[in-house]
Parts: sequence; structure tokens; C-alpha cells
Amino acid sequence: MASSLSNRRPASPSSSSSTSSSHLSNRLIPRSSSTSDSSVAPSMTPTRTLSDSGLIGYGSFGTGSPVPYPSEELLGEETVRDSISVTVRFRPLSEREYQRGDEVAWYPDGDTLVRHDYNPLTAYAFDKVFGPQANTMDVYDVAARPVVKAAMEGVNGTVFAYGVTSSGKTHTMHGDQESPGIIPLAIQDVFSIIQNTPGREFLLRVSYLEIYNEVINDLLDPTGQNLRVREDSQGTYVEGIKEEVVLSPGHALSFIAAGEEHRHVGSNNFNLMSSRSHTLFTLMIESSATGDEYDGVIFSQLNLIDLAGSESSKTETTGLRRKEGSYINKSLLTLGTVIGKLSEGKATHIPYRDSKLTRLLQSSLSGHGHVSLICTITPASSSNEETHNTLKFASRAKNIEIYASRNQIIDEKSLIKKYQREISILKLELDQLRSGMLVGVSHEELMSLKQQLEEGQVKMQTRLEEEEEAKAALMSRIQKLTKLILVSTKNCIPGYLGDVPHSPAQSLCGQRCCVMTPDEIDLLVEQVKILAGEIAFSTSTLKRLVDQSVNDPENSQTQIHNLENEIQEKQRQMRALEQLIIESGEASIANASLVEMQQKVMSLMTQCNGKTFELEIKSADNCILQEQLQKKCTENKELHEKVNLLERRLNAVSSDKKSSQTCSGNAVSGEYAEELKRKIQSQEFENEKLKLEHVQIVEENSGLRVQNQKLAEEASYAKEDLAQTRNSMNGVNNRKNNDGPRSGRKGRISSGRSSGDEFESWNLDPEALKMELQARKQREAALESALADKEFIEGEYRKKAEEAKRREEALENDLANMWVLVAKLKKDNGALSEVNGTATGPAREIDKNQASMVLRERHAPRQPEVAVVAKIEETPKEEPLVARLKARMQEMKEKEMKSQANGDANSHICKVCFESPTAAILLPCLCKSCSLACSECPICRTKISDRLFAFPS
Ligand SMILES: Nc1ncnc2c1ncn2[C@@H]1O[C@H](COP(=O)(O)OP(=O)(O)OP(=O)(O)O)[C@@H](O)[C@H]1O
Repeated sequence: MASSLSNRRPASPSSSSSTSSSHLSNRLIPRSSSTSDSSVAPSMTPTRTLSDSGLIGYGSFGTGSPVPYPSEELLGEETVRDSISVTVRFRPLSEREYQRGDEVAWYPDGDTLVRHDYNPLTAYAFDKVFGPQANTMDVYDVAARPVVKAAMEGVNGTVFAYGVTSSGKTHTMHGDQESPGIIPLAIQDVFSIIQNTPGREFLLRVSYLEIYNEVINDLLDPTGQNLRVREDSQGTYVEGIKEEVVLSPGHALSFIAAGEEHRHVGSNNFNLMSSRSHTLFTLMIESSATGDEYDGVIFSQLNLIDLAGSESSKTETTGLRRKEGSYINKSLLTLGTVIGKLSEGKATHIPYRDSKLTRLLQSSLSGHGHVSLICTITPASSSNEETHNTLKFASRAKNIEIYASRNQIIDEKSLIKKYQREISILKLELDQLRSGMLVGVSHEELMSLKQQLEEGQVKMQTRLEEEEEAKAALMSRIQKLTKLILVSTKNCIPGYLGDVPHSPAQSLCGQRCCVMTPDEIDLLVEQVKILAGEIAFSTSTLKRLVDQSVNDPENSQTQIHNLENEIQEKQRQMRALEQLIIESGEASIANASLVEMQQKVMSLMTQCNGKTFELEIKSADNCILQEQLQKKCTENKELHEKVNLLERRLNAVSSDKKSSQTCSGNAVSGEYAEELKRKIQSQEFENEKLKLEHVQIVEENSGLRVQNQKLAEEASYAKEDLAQTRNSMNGVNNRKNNDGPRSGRKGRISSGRSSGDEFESWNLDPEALKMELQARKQREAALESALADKEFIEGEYRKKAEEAKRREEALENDLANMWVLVAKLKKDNGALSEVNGTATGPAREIDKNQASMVLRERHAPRQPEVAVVAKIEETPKEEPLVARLKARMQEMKEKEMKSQANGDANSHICKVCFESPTAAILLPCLCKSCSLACSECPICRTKISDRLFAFPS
């Protein structure tokens, strides 16, 4: 199955220079051996070896040599079996990381190893590791050039940069004016390969898209939003994506520049210009041998991908940025899972459909073309963990095998073929038209026609014009189509911009200007257009540099200067070419026949229309610029007014000062003025400082607020975790308790099994297991400390409960004593009644008092009892207690009466538990023969001694 990203198939015959993909029939003959189910990984044999030191090693660079062209081996059934090429690129520590006190945590150890600085046993081996000093050209030579070369020979290729945010992906893929990235270098390379491949024709198309928040947007066509991924027998493709035919490196770069304008970027605390979307730049290459060598058309795709960076919890984001970050992380996680599954080499289900990114990369990742992964990393210790994860991802990717093979179109319906056919038909028509004109019209007739024309016979004039128009239209169509097909211009006419003459007087062929053919002139016009595109691209870069120059004025100044020079040079070349065109036009006019002149006029008219259009656009731009200028002027004026006002104030202050100094003399006045000036300046300085401080405080404040919010969130997560773990622990404990001594073992076994399941779900990656184990240990420690806290609190509560129990006991004791007293009182009262008959009113009162007195005397040493009695007498608070006692007494009395009725004499009750309903049992006796009743209370097992009291019978 052939690989594809956007529209992986050759363009439709109906496509023009700017095309949109549609659902096409299968025109590719895939040479690769592929699985029928695209979501099933091909069986592979991982080549990874793990040494004792934990070093993961691989064989030599696995991209393999580029497929030779023409290669019998490839055009046959054979495919090249290889693995993904993995390159690591370190970036230097950034200024920010230095200031934060970051240290180097990972470093390149030689050409192929990345080693951990804190734990030197941890190291990873890759095809190639580039240190911070390496430039992008070095990276290109190793990681991309072979893929580009193979793509030009018909083998699909994908190069992508992966890494955490701010690790240098965009720097590597796009680069800047000083150091162009992989994409511009690949484009240059593609055109130089075309130059160096005589005998082949190429047709190049580009598309550029982004995946933003899981939505595919066309960066070349702002109206192409939320495009859909489709699948057909050839794989996945993006429906309706715009494709542009490109004619030169500048032309292609101008599309990228235009696309970049629409790409989503934003700032986070790691990167001011962080990519918020994944971008896929695709170059579709069609080529065929010319003339008799024709052997069919080969089609291939080159995908150059700049992924958005994964964001850790350290990336401070809010609102939209957080949402973007979670989409980015999710898709990268899916990419990691897909890579992980593919690297296992088992024929399992691969979740390509879980994200748009993996869906689009499906064909590439499933091994039908060269894949080169460039992992960008920062050595900083603060990104230690993230870097480690990137390295693990890269290691896994290294295990994926690929089966690169050349695609070939045999039904000859490719766009290039279609153009070629159209050209020959049109040429034929043109010939017929020419011969018709010459054969069908005799000289006399022509003369008479001319005469008639001169006499103003409109009819003939119209016919002639129509004929000419048709011819011109055919000519221009042929030229247009010819121009779209790129051929090596070596040893032909100088077709590339490097050959542009340095003075208008110098012709393309290095001589004084001579008459050029219309094709040559058209080529020049095309070059002028390309130069215009490049100038536009450079101007937009210049604009961006000017914006950035605020942060890095020194560096930017040189870049700006270079860019300005470049733009000037290109403008000069453009003028030279225009001059050449004009001169050639003039020369040709001098030699031209009437027909040719008319042709010339027509083409000039067309050019004129084009120019008029350009002029209109430029004047519209001009209007906008003028408006902006006007606005700036107004602002400037306002600023001037402010300056004047301030100056006036300053003068006023100086004159004040002068007048006050008249007394102390002129010399002093000068000093005073200076002093005042200094004061004003220092005041202004102070003001500025304060303003800056204010801004900083506001920023810090908002930062703290964000951190606060995050901490709160983390706390809530931690609480949830703790609750879950507690629940699970409770579950385990319950099981232990329920199952008895054996259940503990069972519990452990079952928990071991469940974690084993989890291990299985991590694909038994020892590193991942170790990490997870560590995380679990940390969680356990946190839980243990939480448990200790809880135990401490429980201890406190227990103490309090014991205290309360003691107090309760004391109270009960007191209550029991009360009972004794009450019984005593009752007894005394009974005795008195016997002596005095029925005492009533005051007599009872006296009795009570006497009873109290007796009690006090009898229980003098037992202070608490006295205190309780006193309390009962004095405090109304104790009334409920008294009421309770009374009620209890009543109850006892009834029971006593009952027991007496049953013949039970000498009933007793336990003093400790007499209040409980069960304690209401009257103990049968106090005799020595009954061991139980005589020794302890059957309910609370309290010793009898003084805790039992008897009810008087
Ligand atoms: N190899 C390098 N040498 C020097 N500077 C670098 C290098 N790589 C990256 N940088 C600088 O680091 C900063 C961040 O780089 P870049 O924007 O490329 O990161 P990124 O990985 O694309 O981030 P994001 O994922 O957030 O888009 C830029 O200022 C860039 O110039």
C-alpha cells in the first residue's frame, strides 16, 4: 500500500496548477508488501539489544542508503527493509534556563549516545546524536537528505520533529534566515536534484495543513477549515485540500510563508512563539523520463512535519492555552501508543483512529516509505523527566521496521502525462492553423485582404483577429503548461535565478540583448513572478524580524541588514529581467511582421492587464500604508505636543528657580537649575522604576494566582487519590478481616494479580514499571504520613473519650453514693415516722435536713459524695439528676415490692450499672453461699464490696 498524507495520489487529469484533491480511482501500483488491514502492524523482528548497563543499543544508521535510481531491484518486486531513522538534536541551554540555575542533565556522549549526567548508567543509543553546537545543515545531511533523495526517485518519505515545548522543533524544521531549517533545505535540494537530472521531467505540487485542536485546517486556503480525513484503497487522505504547483524554491517558500501566516502560534512560559498545532507540509512529486526513454510516471510524496510540543504540568497555561495543550498532549500520547504498538512487532490492533495525527501518518508509520524522526531535546535539568520520556519514545520508534518501495503509475493518467498530451495536441492544432493560414490564403488574397483591411473592411479584420487570438491563446496555453513541467536547465537556456544578468544590457546568454523567442520571454516573465514571490516572502520575514528585534536588537540588526540587502539584490535582478524583456520586446518589434506584431501587442496587452491588476493591488496596499502612516503621524504629533508641554513645564520650573535664585546670585542659580534637573530626572527614573515594579508585581500576582489555582487542583486530585487508596485499603482490610488469617495471603495474591494486569497494559516496559513503582512508593509514603496523622488524631480522640469515660464513671460513682444517701434518708425517715407518726410539712423538712446532717457526718471522709449532695441541694442544674433519681427510686420501690411479694428478701442492686435497664435485676442475696452474687455484679462484673447496696425490705 502506498503511503500518503494529504492527497497521496497523482493529481486528477482535470487538475490545474492549483488543485483540490478528490476521491480518485487507484492509479498507483504499490510495490510494497503490505497487510490488508491497515490497522494491523506488519510482523517485525526488533533489532534492539539491552546491555547489562541499561544501555539500549542499535546497529548502524538505519535509514539505509537512498534507493539508487534507476534501480532494477526496486522496479522489481523487491522492497527495501529498514527501520525508522532516529536522530537526536540537543539545543543549547537557553538564557532563561541559565538564569533559573538549570544544570545539564543529559548530554551527547559521542556521536550516537545520549547519557544521563546524574546516572551515567542510563544511556540511549540512536543513529546519530547532534550536540548543541551542530547546525541544521548537518542535521539535514543525516536525517533528511537521504529521504528527500529517495522521494525524488519515487519512494515516499516522512521527516518529523518530535520533542517537548521549546526544545527546538520549529527551529529545526523551519529555521530562520540565518539558519534555514529542514523544510527550506529540502525544497532547495529538490530543485537542485531536478537541475541535475537531465532527461526527466518533474511536476511538483505542495499542500500545507495544520491539525489544531483535532481539526484539520488548510493553511494554503483559509476557507478550507475542518477538513475531513477519508480513506480509500490507497490509504488516508484529506478531502478538499488545496494543492499548488510550484516552479522554484522561492515559489514553494512563498506558499509556506503564506501558510505560516495562518498557523496557530501562541506563547507559554517556555516559549514566546510556541506552535499550537501540528503542521504537515507535503510535496507531491511526479516524474517521467522524456522522449523515447519514457517508462511510465512515478509518483511519490515527501511529508515534512513540525509537531507541536508536548506540555508538562510545569507549562503554566490557562484557558485556551490549556485546552490547546490538552489536545496536543492527547494526540502525542496516541502517537506514542501507536509507535509503542508498532515497535512490539505483534499483529495487534493499532489505534490510528484515535487522533487525526496518527490517522494521517498511518501510511507512513505502517512502514510504506522512509521515515526519519528528529527528536529535539534540551539538556536542562528542569526538563529532565520530559527529556527522558522523549528518549524513550525515540527508542521505541527505532524498533519500527519499514518496507520502502517505489511507487509507479502505469495508466498514464498522471497530471504530468496529461499536460504532455495536451501540449502535443495543441502544437498540432497550431501547426494546422499556421499551415491553414499560409496554404489557404494566397499572397494576392493576402494583399487584397490587407487592402480591404486598410479600407476598413471590418469583417475580414475580425476574422484575422479571431485567427490570431486563437493562435495566441493556444500559444499561451502551451507555454503555460510547458512552464509547469520542470526540467533540468543545465546546458540549456539559463532558467534559474542565479543566472540573472547583473546588468540589463547583458542578455541571458551573456551577450548583448538579442531577439528572444516568445517561450524565452515567457520564461523571463515567470522568473520575474518568482522573484516577486521571493521578495514578498523576504519582506514578510523582514517584518517578523523587525517585530522580534525588540527582544534581541543586536542579532536581529545583522539579520535585518542581510535581508534588506537580499531584497535589494532581488529587486535589482527583477528590474534587470524586466529591462531585458522590454529590450527583447523592442528588438522583436523591430524585426516583426504584422502578424508577429499583433501577437506581440496581444501578449503585451495581457501583460499590461496583469500589471494593471498588480498596480491595483499595490495601490490598495498603498492606501492601507498611507492610512497607517497617517495614524502614526497623528500619534507622532500628539507625542510632540506632549514633549512641548513637558519642555514648557520644565522651563517654567527653571524660571521659578531662577527667580528664587536672584537673591543668591547667578552662580548659585546655575547650580540650582542643575540640581532641579537632576531631581526631575531622578524623579522620572523613580517613576519608571515604580511603573516597572508595578508591572512585575501584577505579573507575579497573576502567576501566583495561576499557581494557586493549580495547587488547589492538585490538592483536590491528591485528595481524590487518597480517598480512593483509602477505600481500596479498607477493601483489603475488610477482606483480611473477613477471611481470617488466610485471607491476608489471598488479598496479597489478588492485588499482585491486578497490578500484574496493569503491568501488562504498560507493555512490560521496565522503565515505565520502575517509574510507576517509584510513583507508587511516593504515594504510599504520602499515605503513610497521612495515616500517621490520622492515628495521632485518633489517639487524641481516644484520650478525650477516656477522659469523658472517667468523668462519667466519677459521676456514676457520685450517683451511686447519692443512692446510698437516698436509701439512708428513706430509712431514717421511716424510723422517724415510726416514732412520730406521720410527719408532715415542716417536720419532713427538718427530717431531711437531719438526714443530710447525718449523711455529712457519716460520709465526711468521702468528699465527692458530700459535694454531690451539696450540688443537688444548691444547683438547679442538677434537678434532672434528682428527677432521674426519684424516678429510679420509684422504680426500685416497685421492684422491691415485687420481690417482696415473691418472697425475695434482702434484694441488692449494683451501684455501677444500676441505671441500665438490665441492672434493675435485684440481686437475690448477699449470703456467703452464693458465690456469684456475693462476689461481683453479674452485669458489669464489679466487685461487690462497697458497690452493692441493699434495698431495705
Ligand atoms: N539548536 C538550537 N540552537 C539555538 N537555539 C535554538 C536551537 N533550538 C531551538 N532554539 C531556540 O529555542 C527557542 C525555542 O525553539 P522552538 O520554537 O523551535 O521550539 P519548539 O520545540 O518548536 O517549541 P513549541 O513546541 O513550543 O513550538 C527558540 O528561540 C529557538 O531559536
